[in-house]
Amino acid sequence: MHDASDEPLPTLPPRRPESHKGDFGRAMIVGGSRGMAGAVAMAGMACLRSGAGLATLGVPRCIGPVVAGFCPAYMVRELVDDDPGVLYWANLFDLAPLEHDFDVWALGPGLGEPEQTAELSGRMNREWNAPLVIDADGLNGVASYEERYASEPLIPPGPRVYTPHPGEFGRLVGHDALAEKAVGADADRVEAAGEFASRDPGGNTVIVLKGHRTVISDGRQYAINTTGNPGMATGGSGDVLTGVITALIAQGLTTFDAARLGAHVHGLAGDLACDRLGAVSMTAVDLIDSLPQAFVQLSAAG
Ligand SMILES: NC(=O)C1=CN([C@@H]2O[C@H](COP(=O)(O)OP(=O)(O)OC[C@H]3O[C@@H](n4cnc5c(N)ncnc54)[C@H](O)[C@@H]3O)[C@@H](O)[C@H]2O)[C@@H](O)CC1
Ligand SMILES: Nc1ncnc2c1ncn2[C@@H]1O[C@H](COP(=O)(O)OP(=O)(O)O)[C@@H](O)[C@H]1O
Ligand SMILES: [Mg+2]
Repeated sequence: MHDASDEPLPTLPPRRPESHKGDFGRAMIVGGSRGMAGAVAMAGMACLRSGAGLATLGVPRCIGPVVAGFCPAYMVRELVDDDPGVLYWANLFDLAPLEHDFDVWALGPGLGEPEQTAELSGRMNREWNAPLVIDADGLNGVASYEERYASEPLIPPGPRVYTPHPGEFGRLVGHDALAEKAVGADADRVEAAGEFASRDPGGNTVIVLKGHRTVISDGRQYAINTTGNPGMATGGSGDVLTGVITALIAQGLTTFDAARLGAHVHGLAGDLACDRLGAVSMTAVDLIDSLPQAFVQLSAAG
């Protein structure tokens, strides 16, 4: 597999003076559940701080006002909820006609109850052509759907970015030897991510295997991210990454480039937050607050 780690980072296209928000993409982030409104809100805020033209959050009705109250800059679409405050799986049929109204979708932050949402996550993954970033309980739902219902091999029909931490990666691959490699040395983690990505014969799948030295791979090439610090080991850091990568896809980067630049800028924001506040006290919200400075530093360097 080709090592792209030392290649120049992908860059965002310059903004022409006459640009309008439609030039920077429409993103839809589906997630949240009662008690985890913050996860989807943080993904939405990070998505806008990373340059998406428009962000809409699709959330269970019971948390709609809470999510809307966190930030006035994104839109909220309330979806049908199911007991105990999670998305009803059959929202699938209401969301399908909207598939191409957005340039990119994300699924998973705070979604909760993978058993209840498995059909939503599993079928979006298997049936949708639109670019889709899948994180957190979206990944757990995909794992559960594949285990319970799928009889054919998984061949996603459109671009996919899966962003598992090693625990989620283990559920996705079925807790085999590959899962153990996900917590090993760099070379093992590269092998684990690369092998899982290359199981997709269509070449549509990018894996972002998170943690210290996140590995990004599409099965043909990989990169190891070196930004970031242990201050980022705080709830919600991964939800922020989902929003960042989603925004970069919305602005036209390929999924591999978006994942690579996204991991870099996310870690850089983490380093800036850590300089400001220290590893003990920084939170995922501080990561979002440091994204502007991270993007400014990047564009000054590029
Ligand atoms: N404010 C919020 O609403 C928050 C909601 N969250 C949501 O909570 C749900 C559950 O996510 P969790 O990730 O907490 O649950 P999981 O049970 O999937 O993951 C937690 C476990 O994964 C393993 N793990 C994680 N990173 C690892 C690493 N680098 N190396 C080795 N093992 C590692 C550890 O065993 C850890 O205890 C998700 O939907 C997520 O989006 C969290 O993101 C936290 C913040
Ligand atoms: N020690 C670390 N060094 C660098 N990055 C880290 C470290 N710990 C966590 N991170 C980053 O923080 C994020 C954590 O994501 P995740 O485990 O999904 O958290 P959550 O689900 O709480 O949002 C990942 O992007 C990961 O790479
Ligand atoms: Mg997570």
